[in-house]
Amino acid sequence: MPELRTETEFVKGLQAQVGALERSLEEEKERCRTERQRRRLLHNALVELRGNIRVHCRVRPIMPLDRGLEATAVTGSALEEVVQAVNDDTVLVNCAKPGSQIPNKVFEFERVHGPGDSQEAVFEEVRPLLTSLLDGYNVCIMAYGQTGSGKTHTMIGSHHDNPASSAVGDQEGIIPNAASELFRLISERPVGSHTVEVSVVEVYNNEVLDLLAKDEDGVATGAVKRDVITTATGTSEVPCLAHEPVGSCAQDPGCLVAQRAQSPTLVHRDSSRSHLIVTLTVTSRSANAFAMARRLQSSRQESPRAPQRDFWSPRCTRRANSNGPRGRNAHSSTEDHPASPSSSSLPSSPFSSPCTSPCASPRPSISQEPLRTRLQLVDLAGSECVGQSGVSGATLWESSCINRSLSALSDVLGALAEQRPHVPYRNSKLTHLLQDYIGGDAKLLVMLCVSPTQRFLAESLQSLGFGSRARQVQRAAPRRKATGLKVK
Ligand SMILES: Nc1ncnc2c1ncn2[C@@H]1O[C@H](COP(=O)(O)OP(=O)(O)OP(=O)(O)O)[C@@H](O)[C@H]1O
Repeated sequence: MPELRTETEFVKGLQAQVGALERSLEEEKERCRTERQRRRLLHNALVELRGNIRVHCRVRPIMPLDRGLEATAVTGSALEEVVQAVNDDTVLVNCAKPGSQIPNKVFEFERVHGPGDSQEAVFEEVRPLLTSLLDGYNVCIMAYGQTGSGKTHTMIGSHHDNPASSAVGDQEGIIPNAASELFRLISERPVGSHTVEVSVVEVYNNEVLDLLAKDEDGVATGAVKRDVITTATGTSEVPCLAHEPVGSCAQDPGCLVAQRAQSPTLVHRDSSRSHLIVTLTVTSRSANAFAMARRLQSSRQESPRAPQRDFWSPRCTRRANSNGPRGRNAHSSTEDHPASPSSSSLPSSPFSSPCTSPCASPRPSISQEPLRTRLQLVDLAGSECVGQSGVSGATLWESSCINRSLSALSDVLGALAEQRPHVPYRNSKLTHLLQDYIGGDAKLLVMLCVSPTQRFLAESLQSLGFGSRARQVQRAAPRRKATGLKVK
């Protein structure tokens, strides 16, 4: 009996030890999580400072397309899961083959999503870029990956998983989510006015096609070919591109998919045959701009080097007031003492009337030009191995155009990474069109999409390599657009 008691006590003691170890393991895991988060924040700040391209990677789940069509169905080791998201910033690729000594490969990115991550979780990591857009930065999010790796699912969304529903529902991708989020952010800004327009372009067989083109009567004409030009300031532009109020298309994934060139291949039944570029242009007239104008004026008023800018001084105001009845162009006393810079209401137009005061030196004329920022959302066509996709004729030509434009994109990133004096943007319409976002001062996020199975190992390694090279590109730090105030 006493032996039994001793044993029970011993087991209890062990249980207590196990409990304590489990608690300390949990604490350790939590510490690790916090540390990783802190490291990520620091890393992101560094990325921002250096103007690096951010790269997020999404490994999709194993899908029926990994098996292939019946005639060419693959089985066995080809279906093995060899690409894994091991944690939130690391991808592990198991390259081992029987009889070969190739080591596993590890790739690190700013964020890695595994097969279980929802559309919402993916969008959550992209959301801060939309705030940046309203804060005056141009932003570009570009999905890159081999055919069938999940780019369209990530950028636009899909409803294949629920064929009964025509709505994309919770499978909505970054483009419709970004359009909705933009409106939400705008509605939270109490002052100023913002308009959002959308343009939709596809690069198909190295031609730029405007998918929202209309004739003179405003009737949709279907895709119309456009040029890409380099402006006098060195930026790229598509003249005559159609723009529409945003709700129309960017928020309707079905509309985007329907307009785009698609063909079935042996790898992917709904393969996109073009690069799709949706651009949201936000034009802001913000009250902050006026507040800045006031600050600018008062600083000039205080500056001894700018005596002519003293129009807002009390002396000047008194004289102006002593001039008897005011004419149409005279200033009211509230105009002479504008509200404090923190005032949130937008004055009707304190800066629009010319000064008629005899004491005043020429009144600084301040006009507010709208601030224009752009969000470019790019769903690239997938790179493909022609042997695997079994294409021929026109579809083969499409494939070769896709592969050529993607290799032009790779060359551009290579030239930027090596800081070569010449960057070959004009080698393809795609890179020419995206020039300002890839090499300019926009915040650029590459969303790498990869397939998990052995069958697509070579293509996945190619995509992961592309992502690693993109991370090495160091551009000028993203630049905030000026408020658009003109002070003369
Ligand atoms: N994360 C995911 N979760 C669920 N289904 C996914 C996911 N990623 C992709 N899919 C599904 O896999 C299939 C292929 O994806 P998708 O069409 O997005 O590929 P893609 O990279 O755009 O191909 P392509 O370049 O040929 O157009 C689709 O049926 C899509 O719904």
